[in-house]
Amino acid sequence: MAKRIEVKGLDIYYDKFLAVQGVSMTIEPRSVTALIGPSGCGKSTFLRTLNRMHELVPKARVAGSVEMDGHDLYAPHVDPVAVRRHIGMVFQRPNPFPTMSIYDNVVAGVRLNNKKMKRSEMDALVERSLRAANLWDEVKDRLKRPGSGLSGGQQQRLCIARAVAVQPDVLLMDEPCSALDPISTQAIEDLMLELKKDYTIVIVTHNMQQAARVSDVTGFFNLRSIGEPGGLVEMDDTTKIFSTPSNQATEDYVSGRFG
Ligand SMILES: Nc1ncnc2c1ncn2[C@@H]1O[C@H](COP(=O)(O)OP(=O)(O)OP(=O)(O)O)[C@@H](O)[C@H]1O
Repeated sequence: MAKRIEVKGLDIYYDKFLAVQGVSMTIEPRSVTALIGPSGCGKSTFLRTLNRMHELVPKARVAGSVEMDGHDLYAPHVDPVAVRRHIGMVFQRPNPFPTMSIYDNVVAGVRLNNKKMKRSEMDALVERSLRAANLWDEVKDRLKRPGSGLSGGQQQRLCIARAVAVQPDVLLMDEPCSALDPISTQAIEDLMLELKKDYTIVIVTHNMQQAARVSDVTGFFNLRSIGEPGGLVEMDDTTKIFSTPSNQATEDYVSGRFG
């Protein structure tokens, strides 16, 4: 669990459109890395290349390399489905399977992976995953009810339980709190601080206070200029990015002067 990701010279295309250019970064295990930057600079696009979800868009592709603990995730023999099993993703809008029970939602990924499990093992996995997502106490008496009956914040924690149930090495989160109220947001932020003990976490957020609260390292993305591709401007300890960044554009963005 919790692996290091090393990105080198990554260019990301949608067909002929170069959306993101020349990203190199190291994402450390057992830490939270936040990606910030103005709309359209390619944060979500970049995040999706880390578990090969980007290529689900027709004609989308990358050049450069992404390695997890030294293994090239884009090597010809690598199965993208296996990559997504090791590198889980939580989306902006909570997306539990609406007709499935809470229990079945948690084990949906495990079942997809064709893992044969005894009922007692499955029960234990559901409890462990829901506890990891800080949701167990709220749902333990209604595991057979539909996931869609939960509040937005609970649904998002259910999605996190579903993501951790397959025991990934890395968790990617694309604005996981943007559809949530402040109390649910705090619950998810607390959860990230818990989960980073076991996982490598990368979060895209528009909320700079959130980046400052939860992350150890922050990467600032920006467009070089209108019509140019996005890229990583600088990446450093979160405290440094928010107090004394090296780049003027970073300073302007974190102090709210643009974006
Ligand atoms: N499916 C797609 N097909 C073609 N172009 C896309 C697609 N998704 C995103 N883009 C383009 O790629 C660029 C980066 O978009 P992306 O959504 O990654 O930015 P972002 O920084 O995450 O933005 P936001 O903060 O608004 O979510 C934009 O120019 C966008 O229009």
